[in-house]
Amino acid sequence: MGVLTLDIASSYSSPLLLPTICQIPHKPLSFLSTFSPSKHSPFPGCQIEARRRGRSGSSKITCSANAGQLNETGLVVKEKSVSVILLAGGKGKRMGASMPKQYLPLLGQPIALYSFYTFSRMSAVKEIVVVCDPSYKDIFEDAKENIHIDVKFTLPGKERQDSVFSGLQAVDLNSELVCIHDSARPLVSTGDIQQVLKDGQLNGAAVLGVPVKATIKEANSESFVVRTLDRKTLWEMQTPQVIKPELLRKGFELVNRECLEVTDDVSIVEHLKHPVFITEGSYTNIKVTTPDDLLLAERILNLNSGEK
Ligand SMILES: Nc1ccn([C@@H]2O[C@H](COP(=O)(O)OP(=O)(O)OP(=O)(O)O)[C@@H](O)[C@H]2O)c(=O)n1
Ligand SMILES: C[C@](O)(CO)[C@H](O)COP(=O)(O)O
Repeated sequence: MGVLTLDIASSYSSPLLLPTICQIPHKPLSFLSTFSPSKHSPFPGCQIEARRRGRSGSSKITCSANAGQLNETGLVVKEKSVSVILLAGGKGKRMGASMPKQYLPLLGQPIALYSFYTFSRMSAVKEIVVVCDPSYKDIFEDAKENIHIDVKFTLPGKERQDSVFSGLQAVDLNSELVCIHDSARPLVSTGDIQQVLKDGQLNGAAVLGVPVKATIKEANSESFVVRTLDRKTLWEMQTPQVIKPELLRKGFELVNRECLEVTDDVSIVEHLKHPVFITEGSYTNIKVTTPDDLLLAERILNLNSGEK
């Protein structure tokens, strides 16, 4: 079974509406003939997904139908099948604050607790492995009282990839997916997480990303332009990055053996030459890195709360 792509000029934007879209009589339905129809569903054994691929909100919807074994509940990602590795072991040097940036208050709550709570409310999540310096464990211990999933702690490493490796050692051996997230990204939405989990389950590895808005040029060491890259092919990576545990373990064996340095997690999978799917995320999923990002995060949160 391959991947089918159908572009529909319409105003539909929600993935959940796709089955409805496909059943609209005047739309071409012939693409469905590759799937054996059943009286219950036009998509037996298939996971259907849709997302807007157009830049600047064009009306195109790309609908892909991937082969996928649905579990007994009809969901691709089972309940309590995901281990989250929440990275909170960095020093936040670029922020220049008196404590690591992920513990700075954002509208009164430590930055790291935003995504901690978001993941803790998701039925697919079994456990959160927090990678942090023991002196900040209390922040999560106190928050743990309000949630009902397992929380584990591991020690950070020197680089981000060492912290991921540390977290991986504590992951439940029965988990079907590992979902790695920067605690410095407090604004990730539940919807985007659900989508990247699904894509990770279907493809083995998936990462949230957004199309690059800027014109990017490659330069030499003397600051002269070497070339202008084709923006249409460029995506900025975010987290969560979702990987099947066996693939991540195999990737780490290679990366550690060959002393390879990576700045994100799916790069480890890329070294194995295994495909990585990019799930289109949101520009608001910023990484708080410098003081201006804190102001931006506050603004986005205030805007979101004003919308409700
Ligand atoms: N050794 C490290 C380095 C980073 N991180 C985490 O990885 C995420 C992304 O890293 P980054 O934004 O680069 O954080 P810092 O390394 O803390 O920032 P800086 O480079 O400014 O010191 C953050 O949530 C950070 O806490 C980590 O767990 N362990
Ligand atoms: C993983 C990451 O968040 C993707 O954007 C990013 O690479 C990690 O941050 P860093 O500042 O490069 O360590």
